[in-house]
Amino acid sequence: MLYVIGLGLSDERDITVKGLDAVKSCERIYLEAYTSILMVEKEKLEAFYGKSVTIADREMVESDSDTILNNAQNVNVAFLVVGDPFGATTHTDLVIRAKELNIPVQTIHNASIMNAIGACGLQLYNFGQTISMVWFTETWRPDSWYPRVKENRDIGLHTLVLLDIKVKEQSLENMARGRLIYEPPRFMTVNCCVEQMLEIEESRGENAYGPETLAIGCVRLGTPTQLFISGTMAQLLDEDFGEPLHSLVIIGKRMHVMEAEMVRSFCPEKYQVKFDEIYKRDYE
Ligand SMILES: C[S@@+](CC[C@H](N)C(=O)[O-])C[C@H]1O[C@@H](n2cnc3c(N)ncnc32)[C@H](O)[C@@H]1O
Repeated sequence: MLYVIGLGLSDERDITVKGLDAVKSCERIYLEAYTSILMVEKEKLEAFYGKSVTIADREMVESDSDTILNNAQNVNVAFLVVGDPFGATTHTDLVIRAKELNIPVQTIHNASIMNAIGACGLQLYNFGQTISMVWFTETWRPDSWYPRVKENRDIGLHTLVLLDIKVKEQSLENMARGRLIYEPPRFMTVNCCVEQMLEIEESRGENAYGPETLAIGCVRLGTPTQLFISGTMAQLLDEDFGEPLHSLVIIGKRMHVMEAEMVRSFCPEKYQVKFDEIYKRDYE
């Protein structure tokens, strides 16, 4: 059996009871550690499971999945994913390959960044397409996500923006030696994301959003230091959101009064006058 198991968002104790039972029954355990990062060292996971864990990098998962699936017709193998295995990044390739090899697959779900949708006070019904933001370089400033935000905004929908994570080669090697956060990977901040988005709006000038567009920084969701800060995009530029992981929600015009009340509750006092002004002007 291949068990595809979500680890949740916080630490080793977020795994479900069913997930933990499955892990304990497995001969081999792989941890996918490049699409999202659990803020806990591999040793802690191993101590909690009483089993050793192998870090599966992108190369292994995408090009060498038969190593993970080896003999899973006869023994149990666990593939652990931070968050939910099908939240944002899906691991359908691995599941399809397992099915081709007649390996039974069982998924054990968990909390995911997708929970940001309700947790930040907005409603699933009012969300449009999700986008991912990558780091700009001097010569590469991709904006293929922009039309999707514009489409969402044109029909009043909110946009969940997932932010880039860079796990350095060096860091992966260290991870393989058993230290998940030896040389820390880089995480994009809400500030960097907003700055890049405003730069692209400025250059395209299609008015999909702007400095006065309301947004919510959603950080460390599901952890004890979870934080939501709402304000205009310009205001969020100056906020200190602290430790990773960060995500952003761009609020659409179709904001129900209940949603607005929750969003306002995440607004620092210093921003509330502006929030009320924009709400009165654009939403009522
Ligand atoms: C590919 S997605 C996550 C997929 C993961 N399997 C899940 O279900 O959550 C990775 C991105 O989601 C966001 N993210 C993940 N966990 C988060 C958290 N606890 N708080 C805020 N953002 C988070 C970050 O922007 C991160 O770069």
